[in-house]
Amino acid sequence: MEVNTHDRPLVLVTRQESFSAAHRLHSSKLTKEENLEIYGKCNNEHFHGHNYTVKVTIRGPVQPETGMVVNLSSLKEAMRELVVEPFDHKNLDLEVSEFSKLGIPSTMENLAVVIWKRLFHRFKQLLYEVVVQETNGHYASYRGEVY
Ligand SMILES: Nc1nc2c(c(=O)[nH]1)N=C([C@H](O)[C@H](O)COP(=O)(O)OP(=O)(O)OP(=O)(O)O)CN2
Ligand SMILES: [Zn+2]
Repeated sequence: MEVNTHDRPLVLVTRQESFSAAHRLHSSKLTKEENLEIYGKCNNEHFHGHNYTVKVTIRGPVQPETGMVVNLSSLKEAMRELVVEPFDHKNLDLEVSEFSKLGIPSTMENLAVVIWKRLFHRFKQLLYEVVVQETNGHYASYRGEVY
């Protein structure tokens, strides 16, 4: 059990933002046939789009002076600056450098990791979880863990 040295409650606070973007599921490590086999309609070379929702959770002690873990306005500003503005109405594979330069597939998993790394520079160990929703039924959650 985590020992809280200052006896301050550790609380999780979450901000949700949305953006619309185009992408294509395609891996440069696979053949044309393998891409089609694995990704199906999502491999269409003419791209397709999603209305993404992103939930970012910060975990930390409630500050006695403010009653806040962090001011969620700062999380809102960071998400809009680092995620919504660079991703909204863009083609993730062509216009977001983590995908265009590294050639990694723009899956929900990779998108959650990309968003985590962008926000980690700002929130460091307070960053707890990034959840990316791509469709009604598809979610990916990332908490900074590596296997
Ligand atoms: N592990 C993953 N699997 C899939 C991903 C992904 O990012 N990671 N992405 C896709 C598609 O891009 C997208 O999610 C559409 O998938 P699809 O099965 O077509 O889902 P629907 O559009 O039908 O939406 P639901 O209402 O959620 O069924 C696929 N797999
Ligand atoms: Zn898709």
